[in-house]
Formats: sequence, structure tokens, C-alpha cells
Amino acid sequence: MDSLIESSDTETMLIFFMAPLLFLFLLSRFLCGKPHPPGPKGLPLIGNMMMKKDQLTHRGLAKLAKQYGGIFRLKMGFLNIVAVSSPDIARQILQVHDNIFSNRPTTIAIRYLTYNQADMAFAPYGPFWRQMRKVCVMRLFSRKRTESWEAVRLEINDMIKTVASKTGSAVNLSELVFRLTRNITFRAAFGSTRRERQDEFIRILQEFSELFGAFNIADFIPWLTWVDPQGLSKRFVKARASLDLFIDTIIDDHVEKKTNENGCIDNERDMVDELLSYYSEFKYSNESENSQKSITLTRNNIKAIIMDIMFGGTETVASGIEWAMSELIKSPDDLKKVQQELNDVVGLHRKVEETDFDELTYYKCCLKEVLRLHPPIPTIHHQTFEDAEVGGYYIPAKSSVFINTWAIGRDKDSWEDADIFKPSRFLKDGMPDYKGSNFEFLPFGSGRRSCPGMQLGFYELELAVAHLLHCFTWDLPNGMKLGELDMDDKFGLAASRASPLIAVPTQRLHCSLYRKTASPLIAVPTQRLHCSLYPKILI
Ligand code: HEM
Repeated sequence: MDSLIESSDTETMLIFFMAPLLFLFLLSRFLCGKPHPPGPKGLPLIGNMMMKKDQLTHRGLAKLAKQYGGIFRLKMGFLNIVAVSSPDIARQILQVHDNIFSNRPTTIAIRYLTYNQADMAFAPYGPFWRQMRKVCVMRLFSRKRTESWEAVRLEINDMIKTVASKTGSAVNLSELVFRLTRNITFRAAFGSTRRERQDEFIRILQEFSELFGAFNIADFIPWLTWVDPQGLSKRFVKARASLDLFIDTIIDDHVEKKTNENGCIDNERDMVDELLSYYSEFKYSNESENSQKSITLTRNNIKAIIMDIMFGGTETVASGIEWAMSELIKSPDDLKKVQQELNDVVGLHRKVEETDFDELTYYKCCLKEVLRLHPPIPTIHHQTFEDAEVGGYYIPAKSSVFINTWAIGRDKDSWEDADIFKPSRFLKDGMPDYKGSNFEFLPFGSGRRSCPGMQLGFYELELAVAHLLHCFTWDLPNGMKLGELDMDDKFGLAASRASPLIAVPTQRLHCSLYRKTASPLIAVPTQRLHCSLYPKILI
């Protein structure tokens, strides 16, 4: 009897809780009148969570798009995911309905490790994000901030010297370029000091990277957050504590330097100096958009922005350089054309300079082709503020939207021989550019949340690859044939090569051009003229 009462109680409870939800669901469908996008059928409650991990990568999603179309839906527990791989739907999301789709989805790891979205990349779309973006674009990534551009040149110089010392032997190019971009970002963010602590910082970044990528069931079934079944919380706390320890000492040093020197000397300013100046320059308030507004950055803001730069600007650029070298080594005709162009425009008696790029037409086509085939961030993640309608489908508020730029760059309707490396396609007039106005080519995204570091990132890519190709010719090691070069990618923060790129450099350009400082001129003087002609001036 008791159990009968209990079961009928449970049913009543279920009806009590479920009925309003069902009613709201039917009401929203009635009001909206549009169907959800198609997609694979899932199980009750968990939806498509049993899908294999690789089905959720850019390649897996592209496969599903062949079955369900350019927009489809996945249900992961309580989370609604919409995957897009059609240029036209991407345009509707990033341009036509940009205001509705400008939020970023977050996870428990992201929220904790960004000090509750105190950064720019994950800040909710709104006045705070706008201010943070203004600070970053105007003060950190601007072309006027010559220190960042100088950091790129200095570190590339060092990298070339390292390669020159290894000519004739196999070089792990992947490792080399990842070290290069980490060094550039570290120098731009913290200045040239503190190098001895760089390894410590890299270990912190690696732990952050693992935690960002870890599958956390509580992200999909929120009531499991309190249970923390995978025990991730302890790792989050430890990772953030080690970042606090690391950056707090750097911030303290900068504050001390500022106090001692009564402000920094302009050409010594690193990104931490720039951010510190926002302690006093602005005061942020939550007032309306048009009111007089200012921003004060807290230590947490500074730490979170520095991590944005480390994650946004390191693996992305390294992956671009690594793929450019891979594609060109695999395609000797294109490599020959690029090196001939470098000979014609630059010659072999000086280093390639930024001013040469306008004339390096074929080289620039190669870089665009690399970004088309291997966009470093292969899926861009956005989130809806409110219910929306796209492509005739209903997209509920708070859906995560994954724009598969990897699949879009290989879309057969937009690109001839879409899977083939063919830089010459970009020689034709009217070909899409990478800057965000062509939706069949979106390596830096488009619209409000597009990449603010595009100019700096492209400069690093352009300069590093040009130097590597101008100074050296590259061959595969141990007689490896071109067809044997593995071109698989792996899914992480950036879609880098699955296996490292190893190649053997042979010198083309004299590397004395890459000496850090010219060696001093030493000579022995013998007198010709009598020195009384140069009397000391008597005061
Ligand atoms: C080849 C190099 C790079 C590529 C391909 C790249 C690509 C991207 C993409 C696709 C996005 C997302 C756009 C969207 O959501 O619509 C993004 C955002 C972002 N990138 Fe980059 N990026 C590169 C270099 C950099 C560099 C050098 C930095 C900083 C130093 C940087 C900082 C950021 C930040 C902070 C965001 C978030 C912007 C926001 O949410 O408002 N990126 N990037």
C-alpha cells in the first residue's frame, strides 16, 4: 500500500514539475512556429552524449553535416548545440543576427579559470566586454604598440640562429615554432626579464589547456556540479592558485618599477604595464551605454586578459606556421615559386623585411591557402542570448553554436578542388579575403567577436614563414617520400599537426645577417697628423 502511495506521489510530482515545462515548450514552438534543425536522435535526458569524442571535432561535425545538412542540432544533456558548416548560415549568424549570437558558451572550467569571465574572450557580450575589447585593441594589439612587433622580430631572429646551428641535421620544426610563439607572447606580455621563469609558466598553461579541454559531465547535467563526480574541482583550484602565485609576483614587480621610476620609460612598456595603467585611467561602472564611462581593471582582470593572449596568440600562430611549412615542403613546385619570388624581391644579401610583403604576391597566396585548409581554430563557438530563427529553423536562447570554419573552407560549392592545396586560386581577381567579410573563408571569424589579434597574428605568421623559407631549403629526413608526410591534425585549442613536422634545413642565406648585434670594429691607429692641431679646449 505504502509503495502504491509513493508511486502515485511520484507520478503527481512528475506531472506537477513537467507539465509547466511541457506547456512552455509547446508555447514556444507555437509562437515560433519553426522546427528545430535536424540532427541525430538521442536518448532521454542525456540526448547525444553517448556520441564518440571524435564525432564532436571539426572532422566529426563535418561528417554529420553530410548527413543532416549545413545546420544541425545535437542535444548534450541539457545543452542544445547547433553546428553550422554552410557559408550562408554562417553569414546569417555572424552578420545578419550578430547581436543575438555574440555571447560565448562557457564551461565550469572556463568560468573558474577566467576568474568568472573577467577576461575578454569569455566575457558575456555587453558593456564590460566592449570596454575590455577597446582596451585590448587600442592598447595591446594596436599596430602603434611597436614593442609587440619588435618582440616578433627579435624572437624570429633568435629562431633563425638556432636553425642555422643545425643545418644538415633533422630539426623538429613543430617544437621550434611553438617555442617561437610562446617566446614572442611571453616577451610582449612580461618584457624581456623573467625568462628564467618561462618554463614554470608553460607548465601552468599546459594544465589550464588540459582542464579547458577535459570532458566534465557537470557541464551538461548542471545538478551534478555539487557532486563533482570526476573530482575536477580540486585541479581547478590548484591550477588557479599557481597562476595567482606566478602573475602576482610579476604584477608586484611592475608596480614597484612604476613607483621607483615614476612611470615607465615608453619603449620598455610591456603588456602588463599597459594594463596596469588602467588602474587609474578609467573607472568602470555599470551605467548605461551612453553615459560617461570608465574602467578600472582588477588584478583578476589583468591575469585573465594575459591568459587570453597566451591562449589566443600562441598555439594559433604556431599551428599556422607549422601547416604553412608542411604544405610547402609537401608541394615542391609551390615552394620553388615562393623561393624564386624571395630571390627576385629580396635577393640573398639581406633579410626579408615587412616592406617586401606587398611584392611577395605568390607567397601571400600560399598563406591564404594554408589558412583555408587549416584554420587554426577550426570551430568558432558562440551562444545565443534569445530565441532566434536561422535558415528556417528555431534556435532557442542559450544554445551553443559551433561554426565549423574548417568545413566551410573546404565547402565543395564554394571552392573548386576544395581539398587540394592550390595557392594559385588566390591569384584570380575577386577571391575571398581572410578578414571576415567573406563567409566561405573565416580563419579569424567575423563580426563583433572576430579576432582582435588578427593583424599581429598574421604578421607573426607572414614574417616567420618568410624567414624560414628565405634562409633555408627544407627536405624531409631519412629519404622520406613526400607522400609519406602525415597531414593529420589533432583537436585541441588549435588544430595542430597530429605528428611533429621534422625536416632538414640547408642554408641559402648567410646567417651572419642574423647576428644580434654587429661585432665591434677593432683597429690599430698610427698617427699621420700632429695632435697639437687638436688641442684640448681649455675652459
Ligand atoms: C593566426 C593567428 C590567429 C588566428 C587564426 C586567430 C583566430 C581567432 C578566431 C577564429 C577567433 C574567434 C572569432 C569569433 O568568435 O568569431 C579569435 C578570437 C580571439 N583571438 Fe585570435 N587568432 C589568431 C591570433 C591571435 C593573437 C596573436 C591574439 C592576441 C595576441 C589573439 C587573441 C584573440 C582573442 C582575445 C579573441 C577573443 C575575442 C573576443 O571574444 O572578443 N588571436 N581568434
